[in-house]
Amino acid sequence: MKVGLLFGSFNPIHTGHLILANFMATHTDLDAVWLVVSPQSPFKIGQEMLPEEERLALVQLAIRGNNRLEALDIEFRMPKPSYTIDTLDALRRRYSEHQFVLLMGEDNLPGLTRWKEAERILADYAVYVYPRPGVDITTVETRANTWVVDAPLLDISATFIRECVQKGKSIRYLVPDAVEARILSQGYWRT
Ligand SMILES: Nc1ncnc2c1ncn2[C@@H]1O[C@H](COP(=O)(O)OP(=O)(O)OP(=O)(O)O)[C@@H](O)[C@H]1O
Ligand SMILES: O=C(O)c1ccc[n+]([C@@H]2O[C@H](COP(=O)([O-])O)[C@@H](O)[C@H]2O)c1
Repeated sequence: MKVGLLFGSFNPIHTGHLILANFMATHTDLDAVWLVVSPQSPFKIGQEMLPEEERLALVQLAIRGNNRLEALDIEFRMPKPSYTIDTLDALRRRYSEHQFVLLMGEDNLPGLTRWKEAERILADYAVYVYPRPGVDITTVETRANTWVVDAPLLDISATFIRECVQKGKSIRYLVPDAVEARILSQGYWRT
């Protein structure tokens, strides 16, 4: 299988992630997309987050019934912060029968040089880059193993979802119904 990997904090997962993941899993040569929940992004240290188990539960609710998408908790049992190259290597060792592709927003490419072993990520793994609003595609360096996929996107973020909930504003359709129901019933970001 050729598997796309979408790494994220997913605090919480939203329709933007889901549109992208499902498009990649169904409109490209990928057979599946795995959503890897990162307990601790190296770039979000000190930021308050829902417990990783709860972020994973929300991802599982969101993708229920979609057999091309899967939620992964592999980073829960790895050292923190969660370095993507270490997870890529662990996945490759564990699933040697699969071919892995990293999915990445264009907005993340300039910052990639600050990632652990960025050069090796690009040398050892294919990357499918999708455009993000406000980023000029011509400024993005395209490399041998990097492919731009013109996926339809929704311009929302987890930050926006949390802000809406904090202000008592609706998040209907911005997250799946089951995710909305759980966020509201648990009272997340309300106080
Ligand atoms: N609307 C979106 N469409 C496509 N990709 C997205 C969207 N929002 C986030 N992503 C990408 O999904 C991955 C995981 O995102 P992450 O969990 O950090 O969510 P986020 O919405 O960017 O969170 P936050 O607002 O809390 O920073 C990142 O690579 C991010 O660039
Ligand atoms: O490997 C790294 O050095 C690295 C640096 C920054 C971010 N990442 C990963 O990228 C994903 C999205 O991170 P963020 O900060 O945009 O939520 C998440 O899975 C992080 O672990 C990874």
